[in-house]
Amino acid sequence: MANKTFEQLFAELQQKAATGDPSTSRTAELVEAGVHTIGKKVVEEAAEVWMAAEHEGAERTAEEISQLLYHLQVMMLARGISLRDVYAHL
Ligand SMILES: N=c1c2ncn([C@@H]3O[C@H](COP(=O)(O)OP(=O)(O)OP(=O)(O)O)[C@@H](O)[C@H]3O)c2ncn1[C@@H]1O[C@H](COP(=O)(O)O)[C@@H](O)[C@H]1O
Repeated sequence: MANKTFEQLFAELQQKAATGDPSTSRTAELVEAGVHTIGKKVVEEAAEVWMAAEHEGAERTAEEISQLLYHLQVMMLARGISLRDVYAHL
């Protein structure tokens, strides 16, 4: 299990988006594919969070939430949005 914080993951993904190889990095592949592709993954993962929360256990739900957070960070990178930009609205 990876065990990293939201901020640590974002720092890692920034590197992957900037210098990663799309053939080996999912992040680089998604950023190269663009906002439309990433948006579809965000919606898919959000639906999986909903379904897991209604019909599955807390562990499965947490896993789906982690995948949604990952794809939201990838969307931020594709649009040039920083953590500070998002935190400004919290
Ligand atoms: N945390 C994640 C993470 N969460 C989810 N995913 C991706 O999201 C997918 C989960 O969505 P699905 O279950 O829908 O998978 P899928 O059906 O195979 O996806 P599709 O290709 O069909 O769209 C996983 O298979 C991963 O590809 C992630 N990919 C990477 N990370 C972390 O991001 C970092 C950088 O990863 P790379 O960019 O791949 O080096 C590493 O620390 C990774 O652990």
